[in-house]
Amino acid sequence: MTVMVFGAGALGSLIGALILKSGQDVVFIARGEQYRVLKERGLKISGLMDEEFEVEVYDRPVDADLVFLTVKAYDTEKAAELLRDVSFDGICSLQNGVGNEDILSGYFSAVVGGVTTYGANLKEPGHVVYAGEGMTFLGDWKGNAAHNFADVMEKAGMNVEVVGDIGKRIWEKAAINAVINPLTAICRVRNGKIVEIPQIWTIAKKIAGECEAILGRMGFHVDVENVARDVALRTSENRSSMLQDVEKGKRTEVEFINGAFVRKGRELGIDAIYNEMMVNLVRGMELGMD
Ligand SMILES: NC(=O)C1=CN([C@@H]2O[C@H](COP(=O)(O)OP(=O)(O)OC[C@H]3O[C@@H](n4cnc5c(N)ncnc54)[C@H](O)[C@@H]3O)[C@@H](O)[C@H]2O)C=CC1
Ligand SMILES: CC(C)(CO)C(=O)C(=O)O
Repeated sequence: MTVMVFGAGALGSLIGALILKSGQDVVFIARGEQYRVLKERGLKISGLMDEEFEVEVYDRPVDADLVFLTVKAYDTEKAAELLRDVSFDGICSLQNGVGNEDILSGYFSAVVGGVTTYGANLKEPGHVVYAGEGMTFLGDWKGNAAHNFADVMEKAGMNVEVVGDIGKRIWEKAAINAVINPLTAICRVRNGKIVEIPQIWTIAKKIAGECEAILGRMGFHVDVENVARDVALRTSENRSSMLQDVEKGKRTEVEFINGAFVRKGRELGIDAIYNEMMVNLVRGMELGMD
């Protein structure tokens, strides 16, 4: 059994390292400086684990049995096109945002949706910080490969559960990210500050209200304001992934988070003007960066 991690950045490298450590075969797909360093010096993981790994790394996909997809959401379509040229039995997205599984379902017959709260940061090429042990929920989107991916993760000692409502969980996580991420990125604050600073929290509540109305119409009943508030306070010292992207001058996933609510709102006839404002402000910041 060979597991491919397509997109060996922060999360992919961590997942790959944990699977490799358990004695399973892993191939890492990376690009740029990350590819070069992984090939020449291997992978270093620090933080909750302190280990170095010699890794089998390629800059394009190769045949494998199972594929974990860990590229950013805006790279999913391109990844799917590249993966079309190799053979594998199933692909599992562990990405944030909405729409990845639908894109993959247009290409492949066994697609698994995933939501993970494991935390990883890329300190420098080839060096990933394992920042938080979390939980991963997997569910079949197309076909029935979820249990195969869960077995691999379980063997690697990871916390994982196969669920029947992965669509709801993906949208729920997107709602939490829609409330926290753009505001932390625009205001340049840590997660807890969006609750502490009334001027920010007023806007957060509006975003949460729109997300809740849209999810409700989809049949997903979630108290978005309270759930997002709890997550922001539990992770109060975190710099959200969107804030980190903006600080590094990188593109964000805002179009797959708040943008997903704007598109779904339009479809359902529900206004999502605060989500739309977040998309426009964050995209504006990205496009204005030199
Ligand atoms: N980092 C984390 O703790 C968590 C991340 N996520 C989600 O997981 C996904 C990945 O996040 P990160 O690992 O933080 O991002 P990242 O940017 O560190 O990793 C993505 C990697 O994929 C590589 N990649 C993209 N296209 C490629 C291609 N065609 N060939 C080879 N490599 C390619 C990129 O070069 C990059 O190294 C995102 O959707 C994120 O929201 C979800 C939960 C936690
Ligand atoms: C939950 C949260 C907001 C934690 O920082 C996150 O998922 C992110 O930063 O993308």
